[in-house]
Amino acid sequence: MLKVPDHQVAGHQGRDGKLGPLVDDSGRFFKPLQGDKRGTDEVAFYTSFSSNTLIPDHIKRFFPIFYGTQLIEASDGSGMQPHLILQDLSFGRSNPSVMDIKIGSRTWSPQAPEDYIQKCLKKDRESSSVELGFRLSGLQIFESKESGFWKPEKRSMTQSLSADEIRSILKKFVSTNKSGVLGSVPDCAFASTVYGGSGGILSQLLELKSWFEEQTTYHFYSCSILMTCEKELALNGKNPRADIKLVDFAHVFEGKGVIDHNFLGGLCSLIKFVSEILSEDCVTEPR
Ligand SMILES: O=P(O)(O)O[C@@H]1[C@@H](OP(=O)(O)O)[C@H](OP(=O)(O)O)[C@H](O)[C@H](OP(=O)(O)O)[C@H]1OP(=O)(O)O
Ligand SMILES: Nc1ncnc2c1ncn2[C@@H]1O[C@H](COP(=O)(O)OP(=O)(O)O)[C@@H](O)[C@H]1O
Repeated sequence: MLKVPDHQVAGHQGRDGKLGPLVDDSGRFFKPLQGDKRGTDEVAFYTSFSSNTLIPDHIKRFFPIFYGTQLIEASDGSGMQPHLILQDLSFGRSNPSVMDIKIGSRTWSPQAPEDYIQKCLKKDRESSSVELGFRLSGLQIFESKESGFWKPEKRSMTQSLSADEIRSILKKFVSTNKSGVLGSVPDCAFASTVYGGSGGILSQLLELKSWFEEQTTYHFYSCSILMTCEKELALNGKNPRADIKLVDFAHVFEGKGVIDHNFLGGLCSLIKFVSEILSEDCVTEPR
């Protein structure tokens, strides 16, 4: 039985008769192919990437597993439509906190049509993309069984968040106190278990960065890092299953032997934010 995902935080959503992804109950995520070149480009990327034997396994694990494409009944009632079949990254997780971080100060490729470039440029300038090299496209942070998730409106995410506001949200992601409460100072209680440690998010980001310092095969425009963890596990002293995955490859182009400096720059900027949070004492910092 297919249904709209419970934990989607950005992108096109399959609610209210719109076209968006669906999930099954065995861990598959069905993303509809966008009718234009973006759909076929994303299939081409997954096909190329999943069969590329030069990509080491420790890097492949940062990408959803690709199971091909399939015609399924679309969420908007338009009948059978082609979908990518991907690993459902939220499958088997309990109340995951999820953040979609769109990497790169530029979300458009030079090959894109002029009107599309202008639309993206506007969003890049109005958001933190140009200034910081990334922006928050959407997020949900689990607070408690009683209050559920803090899931800010999409509009408040795409408007320009300052570096301080983004730092504060990255702190809330690893804190016990209520994220949505204005003025609450994040305690960063789980910073060391989620961001730190040998398997934590910082170490995963650094591993990804070392690949981006070498790879010149692909240029990833408008691609996101999806950061996930389970706070309840951390609260119970267990491993919070923190991880990063890359999603959205509708705008991946051939690297032609050149470093993807747009992605790499944004990734370095994100790494700086996360490492600073890890190395400071959140509680004593006024906000
Ligand atoms: O439809 P919009 O204006 O919300 O824009 C979508 C973006 O939402 P945003 O407004 O930036 O939060 C959306 O961004 P997110 O995935 O939500 O970060 C995509 O950029 C999407 O384009 P594509 O499917 O990647 O080619 C964008 O879709 P298109 O408008 O390009 O189809
Ligand atoms: N494989 C996946 N498993 C689980 N959730 C996913 C997966 N891919 C994407 N998502 C969710 O869907 C959102 C939008 O995905 P994305 O590929 O960017 O779609 P769009 O092309 O519509 O922007 C992400 O922010 C994430 O919440």
